[in-house]
Amino acid sequence: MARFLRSAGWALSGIGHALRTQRHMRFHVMMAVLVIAAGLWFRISGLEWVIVLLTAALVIAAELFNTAIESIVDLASPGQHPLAKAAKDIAAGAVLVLAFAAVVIGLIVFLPHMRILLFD
Ligand SMILES: Nc1ncnc2c1ncn2[C@@H]1O[C@H](COP(=O)(O)OP(=O)(O)OP(=O)(O)O)[C@@H](O)[C@H]1O
Repeated sequence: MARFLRSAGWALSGIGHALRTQRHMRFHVMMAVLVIAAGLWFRISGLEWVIVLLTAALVIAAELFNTAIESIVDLASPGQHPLAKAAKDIAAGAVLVLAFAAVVIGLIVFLPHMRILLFD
């Protein structure tokens, strides 16, 4: 148990480091908080909660992986290198794919609730 708590503490400190150093990470967390607030406001269904929470978690996890890859690249290649650029840009591309999917999923989940609120 103590070992698990110690590992969880290191993982939390990794998340804290990403939050302190990456503005994109802060943006994704802020969006997740807004989406959770919207879910509570619109009283979305259980299945919608699963979709929304999973999507938000995937975007944040992708940003954490991206931050980790950036750190490894900066350590391995402090100077400019085309492979360093490729690694960073590909990792950023993965976040972009998930962030774009999250926007589309958010519209699919929340637009019907907004329509009911506005027009019914
Ligand atoms: N060591 C390197 N060699 C070559 N290109 C690099 C290297 N480090 C970064 N780059 C490239 O320079 C551009 C900007 O990189 P940078 O890490 O500043 O990205 P950023 O999006 O501004 O990051 P952040 O979100 O942390 O502000 C990217 O295309 C990246 O791939």
